[in-house]
Amino acid sequence: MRRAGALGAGPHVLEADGIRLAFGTRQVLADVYLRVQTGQIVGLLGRNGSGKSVLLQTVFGARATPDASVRVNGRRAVPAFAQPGLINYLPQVPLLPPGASLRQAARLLRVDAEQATAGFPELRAQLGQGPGELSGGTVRLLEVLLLLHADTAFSLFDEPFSGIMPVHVEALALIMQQAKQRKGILITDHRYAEVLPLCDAVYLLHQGRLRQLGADPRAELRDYGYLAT
Ligand SMILES: Nc1ncnc2c1ncn2[C@@H]1O[C@H](COP(=O)(O)OP(=O)(O)OP(=O)(O)O)[C@@H](O)[C@H]1O
Repeated sequence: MRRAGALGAGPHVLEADGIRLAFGTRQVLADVYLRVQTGQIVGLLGRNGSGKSVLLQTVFGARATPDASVRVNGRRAVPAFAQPGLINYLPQVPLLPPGASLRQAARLLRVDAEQATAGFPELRAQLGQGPGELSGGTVRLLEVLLLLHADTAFSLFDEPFSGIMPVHVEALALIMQQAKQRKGILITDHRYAEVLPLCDAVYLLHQGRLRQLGADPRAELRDYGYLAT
């Protein structure tokens, strides 16, 4: 295993344990256990409102819950974002600061923008521009590339493929496969057809609990009302 962020040589294991979250009387997460290891891409699927985003926010540490235990290699890491080189997170909403150029945003994340955009000549040509001047899909593509190239052991992606055209989704899937040599990746995205073949393990979040999908994930996704046919 190659170097995985400031944590040094892996493998490393990120575990979130006993995560419970309620809004009023609605229990959104009920005792969730999740495990991601460097060298793995783990998928998280679930119906709208099932709690995928709040789970990622909780693992990252952006949403505090009293019961949440997040561990790295068995040692408590709460909030995870405070540990150097441990984790980065792409929220469902735009990440990049509106006032900075893409190149400046890359510098903030300590990523070489030229290196991160190798293979995407159109994107490279736009690095001097800011997010407000570019299309939504272009900005999303750069956000995903920057977090994949950043030197952290784990990356959490909330709808990374949103708005990105198919040819670039395919390219990103390949780059994710390469990045998992040095990272653990957790991805939630409704583009299940792209997500399923990419993942080493896939979980379905249903009624507050995580279930790992087995050999016939599409059948299970139909059973739980995520897929129609
Ligand atoms: N601040 C909040 N106050 C009250 N309820 C909230 C709050 N944030 C989230 N929720 C509720 O928690 C539930 C889970 O939301 P979340 O955004 O995690 O869903 P999701 O699985 O990511 O959905 P989607 O697939 O639509 O993105 C939803 O029912 C949502 O309305």
